[in-house]
Amino acid sequence: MAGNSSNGDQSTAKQPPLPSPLRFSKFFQSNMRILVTGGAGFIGSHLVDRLMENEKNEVIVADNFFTGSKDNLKKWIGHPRFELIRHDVTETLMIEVDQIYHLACPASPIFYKYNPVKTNVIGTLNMLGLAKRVGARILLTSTSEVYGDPLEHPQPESYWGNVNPIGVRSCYDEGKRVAETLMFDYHRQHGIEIRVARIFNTYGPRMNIDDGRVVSNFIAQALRGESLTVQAPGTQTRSFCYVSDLVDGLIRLMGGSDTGPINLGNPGEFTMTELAETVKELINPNVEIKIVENTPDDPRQRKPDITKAKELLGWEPKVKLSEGLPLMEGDFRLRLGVDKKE
Ligand SMILES: NC(=O)c1ccc[n+]([C@@H]2O[C@H](COP(=O)([O-])OP(=O)(O)OC[C@H]3O[C@@H](n4cnc5c(N)ncnc54)[C@H](O)[C@@H]3O)[C@@H](O)[C@H]2O)c1
Ligand SMILES: O=C(O)[C@H]1O[C@H](OP(=O)(O)OP(=O)(O)OC[C@H]2O[C@@H](n3ccc(=O)[nH]c3=O)[C@H](O)[C@@H]2O)[C@H](O)[C@@H](O)[C@@H]1O
Repeated sequence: MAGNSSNGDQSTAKQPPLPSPLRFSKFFQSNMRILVTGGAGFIGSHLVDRLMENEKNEVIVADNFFTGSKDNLKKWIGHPRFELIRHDVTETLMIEVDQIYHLACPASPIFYKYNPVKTNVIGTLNMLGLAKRVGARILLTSTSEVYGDPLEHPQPESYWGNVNPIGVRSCYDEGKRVAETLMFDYHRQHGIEIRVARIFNTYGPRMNIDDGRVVSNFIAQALRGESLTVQAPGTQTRSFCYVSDLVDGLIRLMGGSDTGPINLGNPGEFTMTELAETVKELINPNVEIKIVENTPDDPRQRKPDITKAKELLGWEPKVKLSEGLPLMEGDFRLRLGVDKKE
């Protein structure tokens, strides 16, 4: 019998409820109202820029400014289609929206050790509650960290990961894994329209100068004339995606019909020593590269398999590391007040 679990079909027999009727009327009568949590941060503010380009969008940012800043949004403050709310997502939020891009979460290891379990679990639960109440579609920015220290390489979405549940990084990795679980449970039980992106290391202008992540660290160090701190052993790899490519992928995912999870990242893979050498050559050949102590559980390799993103979203990154680094260098020079010598 079709749909009977005895023939191996594991899907629930219950049909999910329809999204709120408000949603359908709003789509046709007025602008699309979009909430971006964490919109004052690095990726969030670039996403807001792109969403604001569409005159049919109204954008509301909810951010507690823990790692983000009003400065990143200053060109939109006062715009009639834009609103900024100081709000911590661990508290409920009662507003009427059609789409939710849920980014709020400190992303750099030096900041996420602060309170990410609560931010990811309670924050995602609150945003799912909001999505359920108003029938909004919700996108979670999950992370390649859900693969932990991966034993499969490159990582496809079907890989379940190799994560230490009690280590110093677990607060972030496991917090995001629970957030993904909540997304899929709300989808199955309540029919919420969900989208899950697994983002791989993204870089670009507006990263906090002292963010602590590797690309911003190396660029700031090279501009300040300091040694580039490669954490041991230096052979560990990452794949770096330029922020405009990533934002394009997020918007495609939200607009498409697939729930994900979908990997969004640039498959170009580099060791940290290679990255340091590239930054040194580009910005300041006089600086030294020094090996420093690493933190526990640092993944040894990471590279996205983006077959799904290519097939389902027609997406692949365009900006190579050699093109993206100079764009970030220009932004960091301006903010640090370091001119380029001719
Ligand atoms: N940049 C990357 O390489 C990367 C990779 C994988 C996943 N992600 C995810 O993308 C999202 C954005 O990352 P980012 O690099 O822009 O980081 P970011 O730190 O620049 O931005 C995070 C934003 O969330 C806000 N925030 C943090 N906790 C909050 C809370 N409790 N309530 C409301 N706002 C809160 C911060 O103030 C900040 O504006 C995060 O969810 C992160 O986990 C980023
Ligand atoms: O892309 C992801 O999914 C995740 O990547 C990051 O985690 P990580 O890859 O460890 O990011 P970095 O802190 O930038 O470190 C990358 C590598 O550079 C090394 N590193 C870092 C900083 C530094 O100064 N020197 C250095 O060699 C680290 O040891 C690590 O091997 C962050 O946890 C999240 O922003 C994000 O969710």
